[in-house]
Amino acid sequence: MMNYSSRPPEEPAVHAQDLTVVRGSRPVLRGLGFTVPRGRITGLLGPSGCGKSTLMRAVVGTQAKVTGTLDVLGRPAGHPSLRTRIGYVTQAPSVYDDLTVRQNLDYFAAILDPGKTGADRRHDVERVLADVDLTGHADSLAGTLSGGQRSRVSLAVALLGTPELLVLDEPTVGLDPVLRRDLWQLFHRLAEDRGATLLVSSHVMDEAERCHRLLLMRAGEVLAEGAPEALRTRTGADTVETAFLRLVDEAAAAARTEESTR
Ligand SMILES: Nc1ncnc2c1ncn2[C@@H]1O[C@H](COP(=O)(O)OP(=O)(O)OP(=O)(O)O)[C@@H](O)[C@H]1O
Repeated sequence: MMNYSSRPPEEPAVHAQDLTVVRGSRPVLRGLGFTVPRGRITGLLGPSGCGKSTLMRAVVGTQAKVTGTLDVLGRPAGHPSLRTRIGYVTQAPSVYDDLTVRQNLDYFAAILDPGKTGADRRHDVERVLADVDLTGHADSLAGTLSGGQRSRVSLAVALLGTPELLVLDEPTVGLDPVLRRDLWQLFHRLAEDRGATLLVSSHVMDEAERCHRLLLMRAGEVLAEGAPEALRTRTGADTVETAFLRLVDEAAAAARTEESTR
C-alpha cells in the first residue's frame, strides 16, 4: 500500500483564517475560515460564481491578491515545497491532442520527476491509467477522446506524483452516471487505501452525500462546514440541498436582523 501522508492525521491538510481574495477590483472571497482534514474527501459545494475555483486556486498557490492565513500541508499556500505534494485538476483538461494518452502521461511523468528511471516512470503511467480506467484507450490520440475521457487523462496526470492533496475542480461535470460513480469510487479508494486528502468542488448537490465532509459556500463566504449528516441534522433537512437552502434563509434572516438593529 502506498503511503501518501507522512504527517500526523490530526493536523489539517488545509487551514484558513480570515482568508480574502480580490479579483479585478472586488473581493470574491471574504474573511473565510475553515479546515480540510487529512485523509478525507471534502466537498466544496455552492452555486456557480460563489468562489469555488478561486478558493481552489488559492489553496494550490496560483491565485493573486490573497490575504489572511492559508496553510496547506503545514506550509503557507504557494510554498515551493508544496509543488510536488499537491495534484490539481482544473475545469479545462490540459492534455496534448496530438499525443496519445500514454505519450501524454510519459511526457508529464518525465517533467514531474526527471530523476526517475524509465522503468519506474512506465510503472507510474500504467498505475494511473488503471486508476482512471483508461488502459484500453492508452494508445488513442487525446484529441479523439470524449470530454469525460480527456478530463480523466488530466486526473491521471495529477495522480502521477502520488500527491498527498488532490484539488479537483468539478471533476465529474459532463460525465455519465456510471463514470461519475466510478470516479467517486476512485476518490474513496485514494482517501481510504492511500491516505490522500481530496478537495473536490461541485455545484451538484447530490454529490454532497459522497463526501466525508462539506464546505457549503455562497457569494464568497462559507455558510457552513461539517459532515453531510451533521448538516442535515442541524437544519432538520432530508437532503443536503434542503439543508443548504435553509442555511441560506438563516443567513439572510440574520443579515436582516443585523441591518434593522443598526
Ligand atoms: N479573472 C477574473 N477577474 C475578475 N473576477 C473574476 C475573474 N474570474 C472570476 N471572477 C469572479 O469571481 C467570482 C468567483 O468565481 P469562481 O470562478 O471562483 O466561481 P465558481 O464558484 O468556481 O463558479 P463555477 O461553479 O461557475 O465554476 C465570480 O463572481 C466571478 O465573476
